[in-house]
Parts: sequence; structure tokens; C-alpha cells
Amino acid sequence: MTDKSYIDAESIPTALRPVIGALCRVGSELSLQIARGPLAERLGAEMGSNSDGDTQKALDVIADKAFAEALTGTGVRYYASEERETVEELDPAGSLALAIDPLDGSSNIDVNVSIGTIFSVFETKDGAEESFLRDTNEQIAAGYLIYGPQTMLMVTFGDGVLQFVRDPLDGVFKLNVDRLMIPANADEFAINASNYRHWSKPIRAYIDDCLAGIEGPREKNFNMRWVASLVAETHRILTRGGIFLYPSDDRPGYEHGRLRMVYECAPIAMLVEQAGGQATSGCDRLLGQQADTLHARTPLIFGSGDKVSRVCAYHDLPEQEVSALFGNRGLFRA
Ligand SMILES: O=P(O)(O)OC[C@H]1O[C@](O)(COP(=O)(O)O)[C@@H](O)[C@@H]1O
Ligand SMILES: [Mg+2]
Ligand SMILES: [Mg+2]
Repeated sequence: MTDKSYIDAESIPTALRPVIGALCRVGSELSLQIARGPLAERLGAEMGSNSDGDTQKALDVIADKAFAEALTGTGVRYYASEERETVEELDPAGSLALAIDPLDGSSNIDVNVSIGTIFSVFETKDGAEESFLRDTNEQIAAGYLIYGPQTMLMVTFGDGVLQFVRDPLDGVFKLNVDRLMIPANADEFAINASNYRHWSKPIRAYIDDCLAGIEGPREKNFNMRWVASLVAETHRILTRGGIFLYPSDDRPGYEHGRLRMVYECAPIAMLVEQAGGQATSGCDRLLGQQADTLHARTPLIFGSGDKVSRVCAYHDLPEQEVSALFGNRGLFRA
């Protein structure tokens, strides 16, 4: 099979077909390798650490190498990866810059839970780093592959979100939804609650009010999910709504949260906005911001628009409101 035959390409802009075809070919190969799991090799084995200090797993390294190889000759000049300290020049004649989290959710590799690949595409600018350290609104494509019970590609080219499902019968990614929208009404939130004591007061107050449920100022019950795979959380929210938060907190190194702007937050923000939702770094819209280093972190809050705006409103509440205990809240939060 050629790269292009891995996806029904009609709805993909012509100039991006080789890139998306290569991503799908590697995504297909990875999904098979992941499905074989321990029958192939221990994909979750620890290998070392990347430039951000995260432990690298075998599959992080395998995926990064496979994507870099496959993207060579597809029009990608610059390749920026979570797993590489600096930008790689793949092809001096290429006109695209592609940033990638080759394997997202690596803590889930060994436990057979959904993981994925996140990518963002720009036209190149003069200079390797300059092609990525720029207004995130300038992305021309963004998406992720999810390796779960089904393998899918969710992608936007700036005109809505497309969903492709990999058909295991012939290995081809087939268009299933051509304008996916986030459902508005879902009372589900996703946050790593083990960090509660480290959060700022507005974030604690927002979550306190979700937890207080029907007896609290929101006067309804909420459900909580935390998969620890950004792709899996994004996929759930794109499919059935809700809100995701990875805020900054007071642990050393978490002043800007955990997630990286260039190859995690910016592409997810573009997808979410294209699906009718919102994505911020707390209060400020994420698209329109830019990273100042390749691996820079940013707080990330995204999901159904009204929920994301509500989190921002908590940042404007008076001190006595965000400090109030359950059962002792004023009317502001209702
Ligand atoms: O372990 P924590 O702090 O809950 O963080 C989970 C987050 O970290 C990530 O796993 C980071 O991604 P990587 O696996 O690519 O490093 C996200 O997918 C997820 O949202
Ligand atoms: Mg990641
Ligand atoms: Mg990763």
C-alpha cells in the first residue's frame, strides 16, 4: 500500500495529502504493534528521559523514529518532537513545519488504555524554531490519532473537524463524520484531583462546586473522569462534551501546568474551537498565544464553551468567595 492509500483522501487539502497519508500509515503500524502488546516487545519499558525530564518509554522512541522517517519526502521541512531537544530538518525543499507528540499518554502503555499521537502543522517561516514559536492561530492543520478500541484520526484544516475511523478489515482510515461538534450538555469534568492541594483558589472553588453537586451552588450533580491520556480525554469531550483542566499549580516545575504548548495544547485548542468549544490557559484564549521555547508548558482548560467561560469567571470572584467552604458560599457562584 502507498501512504495515500491508507486514507480516503478526498476531503483532505491536496498539499497535505502526503503528510496525512504518512501519519496514517505510521498510525496504522503503531495500532497493530500496540494491539499485539507484550506479544511483540515491552512497549512500556523505560528507556531514558527526554529534554523535559519525562521518562521515555520504548514506544515513545519507536513512534518518534517512525514518524520522522515516514514524513521525510512529504513536504515537511521542519520536524519538532516531544522526544527531541531541537527541531530536525527533514527536507530543505519542504514548505511545512510539523510538531508532534509521537506518543501521548505513555503512562497508559502497559495498562492497555487508549493512547495517541498529537500533531500540528504550519507553513514554514525563516528559521527552524521560528516556524513553531509563533501565533498558534497560524496552524494550518491539527489533529490526533487515537489508538483505542478503535483507531481513529481526528483532524481539522481550519474548516470543521473530520473524524476518520481505521477499518481493521482493510487498514484504511474512512471518513465517518465530516463536521463534528462538541455536544453542549454534559456534566462531566476531568482533572487530576490528586493535585487539589496544589491548585490556585479559583480552580479549587470551581471543582468544590462541581463536587458539591445538587446541594451546592450549581444545583446539579457532576461526574468525574481522568484517564491521564490527553488524546483520550479530548476524544471523550469531542464526542460527548464536558470540560478538561490541567491548570498551573504550586509544585516546582508546574508553574505553567504540565502540558506543552507546541505539540499538545495548540493542536488540541484548534480542534476544540473548530468543534464549537473553547480552549484557554485559564482565562486567555489559547489560540493567539505563542510559545517562547519549543517545550514550553501552558495551563490548559478546554471543552464545552459555557463551562470553560465559567472557570474564567471564578478567577474574577472576590477573595471571600473563592476561599469559602462548601455550604458557606455566596450567590456569585450559582
Ligand atoms: O500524570 P498526570 O499529571 O495526571 O498527567 C497526565 C497528562 O500527561 C500526559 O500523559 C502527558 O503526555 P505524554 O505522555 O506525551 O508525556 C497527558 O496525556 C495527560 O493529560
Ligand atoms: Mg503528551
Ligand atoms: Mg508523549
